[in-house]
Amino acid sequence: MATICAIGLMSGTSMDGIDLAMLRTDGVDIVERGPGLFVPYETAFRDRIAAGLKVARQIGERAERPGDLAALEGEITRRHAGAVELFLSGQAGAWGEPELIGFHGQTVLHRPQQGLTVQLGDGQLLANLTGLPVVFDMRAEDMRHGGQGAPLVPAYHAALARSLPSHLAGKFPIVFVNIGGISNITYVPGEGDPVAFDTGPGNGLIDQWVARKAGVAFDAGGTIAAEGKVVDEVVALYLGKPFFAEPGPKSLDRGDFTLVEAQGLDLADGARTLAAVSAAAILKSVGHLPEKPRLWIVCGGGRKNPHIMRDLKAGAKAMDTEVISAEEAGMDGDATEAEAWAYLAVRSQKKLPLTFPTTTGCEKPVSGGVLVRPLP
Ligand SMILES: Nc1ncnc2c1ncn2[C@@H]1O[C@H](COP(=O)(O)OP(=O)(O)OP(=O)(O)O)[C@@H](O)[C@H]1O
Ligand SMILES: CC(=O)N[C@H]1[C@@H]2OC[C@@H](O2)[C@@H](O)[C@@H]1O[C@H](C)C(=O)O
Repeated sequence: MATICAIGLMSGTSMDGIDLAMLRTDGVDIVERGPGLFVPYETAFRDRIAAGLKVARQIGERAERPGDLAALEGEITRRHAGAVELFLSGQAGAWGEPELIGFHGQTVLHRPQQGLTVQLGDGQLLANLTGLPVVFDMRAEDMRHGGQGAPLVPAYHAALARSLPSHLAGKFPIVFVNIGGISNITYVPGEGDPVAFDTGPGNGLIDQWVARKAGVAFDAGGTIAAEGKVVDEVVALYLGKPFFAEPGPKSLDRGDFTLVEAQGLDLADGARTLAAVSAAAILKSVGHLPEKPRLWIVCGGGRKNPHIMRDLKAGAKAMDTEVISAEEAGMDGDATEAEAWAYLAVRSQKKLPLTFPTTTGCEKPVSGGVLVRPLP
């Protein structure tokens, strides 16, 4: 099959900025992974998105844009176009000539029980501004077929599992863990479709906690948590929630978990305890997997929190399994999601499935996404 050079763009639930990556793929195999870039949002813009999340709760139909959400969508899209320009003026421009963009947009509402998921991102505007074809709105079709609309990265994780370096190849079942604002996992068996679901809070609660208590965006290097201790009763309160007893497929909205259970803790104990919650939530997912994984590969910003990683490694070791970072598997753990959006855009263009009954609960493998071309 023909190979396409695509750019993937992800603005995740952490609302910290735009991740970009470039990839050459035929939509099945990853032919070559290219450079990545992160373009942060400044605090005022994060706050504007956070305000937009509240307005979005009024949305009853996915095309509605109450309040200033239409203006915010335009601004998010222009920022993505600016990020693409910056990306192509540097390393990426030298690496390849992009033919397609995969555009996630910013999720502002996700209510799978109502078949409603809303990503702010104007695909046509992005195509016009960049001069490139754009695939966007990749979650909706899955929901139309009874799926959760998330997670979507599993198809890419499965492709990564097929292209591991020789010392890791064959260590199936492999679980890819994405620790973003919310965490999700993909279980890749030696044969058959991947199994996936959201596992619980990732960095989102930690970010909210340190923003509220210390006025910083995140606990860089886990230095705040390093001064604190794990309060087991609070971990138990989070882990006792019904979400963890439910089998997959399942997905979360950013607001499904809150800081209520942590209130009363001091800054450091809260940061340390919420890191423990993040790791424990991931480990708890093993109970819903077909078999115990042999290898866990960790992507996303949470792998840079040493407490989450230490707790994950300790828990996995107790199960006689191994945890490594994406980098130890020869990948770029900051770019994985953006790479996934490039990969999914190519799959969408080729009408290949993006989701499977085992990843989102859709009734059959489903393709999706809307392809738009720049207007003259
Ligand atoms: N140096 C660091 N130390 C500790 N935590 C970090 C560091 N760098 C990033 N993070 C955490 O990672 C988060 C960003 O992660 P990531 O980019 O994977 O999120 P995302 O794309 O919003 O996620 P998703 O869409 O999967 O929910 C930050 O908000 C922060 O909590
Ligand atoms: C609705 C939505 O945007 N969900 C995100 C969120 O952030 C992590 C987790 O929840 C995951 O389900 C999903 O993103 C990843 C990239 C996905 O779709 O695979």
